[in-house]
Amino acid sequence: MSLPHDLPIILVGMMGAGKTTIGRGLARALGREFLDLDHELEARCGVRIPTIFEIEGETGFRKRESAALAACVARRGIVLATGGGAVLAEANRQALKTSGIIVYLRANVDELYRRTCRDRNRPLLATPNPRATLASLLTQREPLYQEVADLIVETGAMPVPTVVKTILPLLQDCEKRL
Ligand SMILES: Nc1ncnc2c1ncn2[C@@H]1O[C@H](COP(=O)(O)OP(=O)(O)OP(=O)(O)O)[C@@H](O)[C@H]1O
Ligand SMILES: O=C(O)C1=C[C@@H](O)[C@@H](O)[C@H](O)C1
Ligand SMILES: [Mg+2]
Repeated sequence: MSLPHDLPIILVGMMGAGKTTIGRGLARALGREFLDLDHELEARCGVRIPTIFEIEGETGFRKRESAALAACVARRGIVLATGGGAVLAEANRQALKTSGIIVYLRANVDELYRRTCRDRNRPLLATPNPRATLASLLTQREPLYQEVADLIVETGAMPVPTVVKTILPLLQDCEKRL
């Protein structure tokens, strides 16, 4: 299946929303190249994300994230999975909204926690109570994800292949043109 345009398809949402997993599936189904902003950052820096946080703190990480995002959203014909905090900076939100079709993958805190609790590669969740941290980040970010979203997809009850199958016709019907 292919789309009638080559605008980047860009996935946003919380840690554990499924951006990387669903993004890969969408790219395969659409015959597009898949890019993951976190992986792009790691490739640019030569170290994993927790190491960037350790050395430069969140502020340094966000600067690098913004630069990598600006480069990625300029690409055509791709599916891009962003990092969970890519919507925090106003300039990033502008870049997202004016570059492609933005899909917000939504899930509730319990689901996000279930999906992230075994993985230690998310420095913001290295807290005494990661579930409470997720809840607080979701409250802060929900309006930002909604602000940039062209499509909002609830993923909680659906396995990964079903989420991919749900999004494909929505992308075909999306009339956003840039
Ligand atoms: N719809 C779903 N149902 C069940 N499990 C899912 C679903 N979507 C993703 N997962 C699982 O949740 C975990 C986290 O998914 P993924 O890494 O894709 O999230 P992410 O949004 O990219 O997070 P981050 O912002 O931290 O990169 C993975 O183990 C993935 O297989
Ligand atoms: O939600 C966030 O702020 C983050 C999500 C991950 O994708 C990484 O970008 C990083 O761990 C920060
Ligand atoms: Mg990811």
